[in-house]
Amino acid sequence: MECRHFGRCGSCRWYEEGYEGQLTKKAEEIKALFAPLYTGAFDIARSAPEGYRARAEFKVWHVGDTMHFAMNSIDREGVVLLEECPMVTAPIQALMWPLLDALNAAPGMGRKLFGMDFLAGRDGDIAVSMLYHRKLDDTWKAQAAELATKFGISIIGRSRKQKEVIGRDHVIESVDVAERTYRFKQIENSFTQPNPGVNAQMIGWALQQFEGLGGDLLELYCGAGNFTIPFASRFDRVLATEISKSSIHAAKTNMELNDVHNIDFVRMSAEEFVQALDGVREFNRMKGIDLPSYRLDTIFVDPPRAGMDEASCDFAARHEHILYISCNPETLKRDLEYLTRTHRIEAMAMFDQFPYTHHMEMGVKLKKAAQ
Ligand SMILES: C[S@@+](CC[C@H](N)C(=O)[O-])C[C@H]1O[C@@H](n2cnc3c(N)ncnc32)[C@H](O)[C@@H]1O
Repeated sequence: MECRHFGRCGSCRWYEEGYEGQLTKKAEEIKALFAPLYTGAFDIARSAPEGYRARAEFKVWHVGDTMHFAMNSIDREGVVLLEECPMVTAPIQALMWPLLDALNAAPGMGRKLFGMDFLAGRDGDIAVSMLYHRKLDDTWKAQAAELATKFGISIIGRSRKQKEVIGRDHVIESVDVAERTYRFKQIENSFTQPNPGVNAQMIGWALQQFEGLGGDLLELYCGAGNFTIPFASRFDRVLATEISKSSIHAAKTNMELNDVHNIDFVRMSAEEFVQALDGVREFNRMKGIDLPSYRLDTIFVDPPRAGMDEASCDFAARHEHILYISCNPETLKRDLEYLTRTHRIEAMAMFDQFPYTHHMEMGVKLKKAAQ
């Protein structure tokens, strides 16, 4: 794939390598980073080289009367106007340019429009968030409804203290894992894994790491149940916590959508959950959860880029088995330095969730070391 942005988009140095070249280069960097902690083999999950992103955020840039999709240039000096976007999935590619043409033709609809976010399910279900610096009035709602019908999409208009939903505020995504198709409600403006092909491989890899383990599972940072629901088939029960109210709400819906019944989802930060387990604080949100009846030898964590705080690492280290998925190798390394005081690394994986960038998603399986 060629990049036409002459170095300004930041992906060019990776594009020059080609898909396999950029992956090899990143994999070498990652191996060197973790060499002080782990010298075993890494499982590597490849991405599709194009059409891999099911969620994408664009700036909307106004040049005269015409709007363009744009992104920040790598040096943060100005923007790069886009003429193509091969990284987004086929349903987004098919939609984004005709939708931009329609917006350019709709009188006044682009006024103070500064961003557009696309979220797509595999089967073409799409929600488009349109971000404005102005109040959205009835004229906007009528125009947005017309576009939503024309393109068969949902449109969510966002402005300061205003959210207008034309259609639905979510899409339904299907994920094939271990010979089963799972369905997920994915909410606009909430966390979702951006690369569906790599996501399915991550879930599959994680399921393999659980082979031979029994009992119950504890999960921190569960989002809308992306991992939780496929994992539930491997454990007697799952206790899963997450800070975001809308994600927990979606997780409960997803449990029903997939006819899974052995999960307790609780809205709670990782830090609060540790306090609840240690009896430091009581939480109404834990009412009805019979904690002592859980047999929690295994913990699964998938924290945000900042990784885990020390108290959460300490807490994770109480468990015999730890499975850690991370979107930031730097904070993962920091946390592993801590966790390997008590645990040894049994397996590691790289998931190329963000091709042509320096980012890499990682997986680590740890087991308590014999004392
Ligand atoms: C990398 S995402 C993973 C979500 C989920 N595992 C998935 O695959 O979709 C991290 C999640 O942690 C949640 N989160 C962020 N800070 C948190 C905290 N302090 N305690 C609990 N959850 C948190 C975010 O809302 C987000 O859903």
